[in-house]
Amino acid sequence: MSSTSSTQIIRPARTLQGSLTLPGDKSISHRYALLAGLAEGTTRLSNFSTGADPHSSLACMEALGATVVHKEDKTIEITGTAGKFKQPSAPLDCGNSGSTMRMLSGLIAPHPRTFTLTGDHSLTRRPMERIRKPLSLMGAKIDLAEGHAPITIHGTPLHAIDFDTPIPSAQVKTAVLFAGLQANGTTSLTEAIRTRDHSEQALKAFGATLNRTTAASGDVAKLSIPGNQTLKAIDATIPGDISSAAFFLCAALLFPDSNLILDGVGMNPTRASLLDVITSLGGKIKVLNVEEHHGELVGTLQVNVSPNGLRGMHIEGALAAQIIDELPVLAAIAPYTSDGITIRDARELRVKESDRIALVAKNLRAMGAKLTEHEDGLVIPGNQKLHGAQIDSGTDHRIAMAFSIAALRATGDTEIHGAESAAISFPEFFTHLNDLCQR
Ligand SMILES: O=C(O)C1=C[C@@H](OP(=O)(O)O)[C@@H](O)[C@H](O)C1
Ligand SMILES: C=C(OP(=O)(O)O)C(=O)O
Repeated sequence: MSSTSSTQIIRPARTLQGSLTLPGDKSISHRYALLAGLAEGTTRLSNFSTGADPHSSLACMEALGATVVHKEDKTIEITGTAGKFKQPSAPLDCGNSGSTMRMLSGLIAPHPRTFTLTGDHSLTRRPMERIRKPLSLMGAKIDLAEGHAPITIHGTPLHAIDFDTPIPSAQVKTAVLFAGLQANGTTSLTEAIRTRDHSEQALKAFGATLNRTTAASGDVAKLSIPGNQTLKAIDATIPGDISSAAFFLCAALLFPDSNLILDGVGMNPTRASLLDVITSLGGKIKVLNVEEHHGELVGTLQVNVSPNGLRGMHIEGALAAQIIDELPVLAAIAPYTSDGITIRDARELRVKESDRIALVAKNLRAMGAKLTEHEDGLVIPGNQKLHGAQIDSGTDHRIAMAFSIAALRATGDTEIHGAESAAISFPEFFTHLNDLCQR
């Protein structure tokens, strides 16, 4: 993140009313940017994410020889390299984006060049062995600095593997699929917990062949991708980001008379478990105008809350993995529920842009909440009153936004330090918050 730190003061709100169109989904924007850069022809993308992270992916593709044009109507045109990345003249800067670094590694590993991938203070502390391992099994030559970036990739032809993903990570799955797409032979991959399938949908949209079969014995699915495939450019509109929508959905839950309409929200079933969670907590969601674009469902959400207020719940197992990015905001509103929220099996939160378990615990305590911290989650009792406090976001976008939502029902003002980090995924966040909150 940038070194200029800014503070936002959040005043308590009375209710939340209005409608919003979300900027494009960050996960889908990354994938379209990367695959467009590899493809033949010019890809035209509308509603590309405004977050800094997918722009890191775009900048890396430019450094690899793709042409990126930002049109006046806000569409982005990417003319791909038709499968031939050039030798970049400087290290590929992935900024704050784990998605860029991990998925790009798989995409470039089969190209006969030497690449260095680096990033900011946060990204260079995050675990990268998880992609080095499967890519090395495919024959890739990858050096890490004690498990972290900078990553050096000595590109070389790859061969197919049959890989069981040990951690539920869509980024690791994607690194393997993007490498498999260009390897010799058919690569297969199984994931015990099904993670977001945007890469599978995007690969098919760009013309790749990919199969998913479910074993008769259970729900463990196997993905197979034949190698030596080429991609063709697409025209696409990117659905609104449900992980950004999550902040406003949770804000709407805090006020009995709130009414919020979110247009064009991505509702891919492997990504939208948050909607079930919100319903379990006592939110009422109407889904309208559902359409499908390039395998991605998009719809309008109308949200308000049951007159009985918010219940609590347990989030664990596969569900924790599927809503990993939404857990900080759910934790931040947990004290306002009647029975509290328990989050377990979410150890991955410790290796995101910050240690999100530790920072959620620290900031909830600063606001006066009681809770128990576990290695893999948090137990946050309900029926608690919070007060305004100084919030340490750790320059982690999701922590900054999560505590801006908790602040809406606290007594007194809350100061969010490192608020500029919201721009990593959602630069318009504070403007929308101000417009929708009634005080
Ligand atoms: O594939 C993706 O777009 C992402 C996958 C998740 O990370 P992991 O793959 O590390 O679980 C998520 O936390 C991240 O924000 C985006
Ligand atoms: C973890 C996140 O992103 P990434 O891993 O791409 O940095 C996130 O957006 O919450």
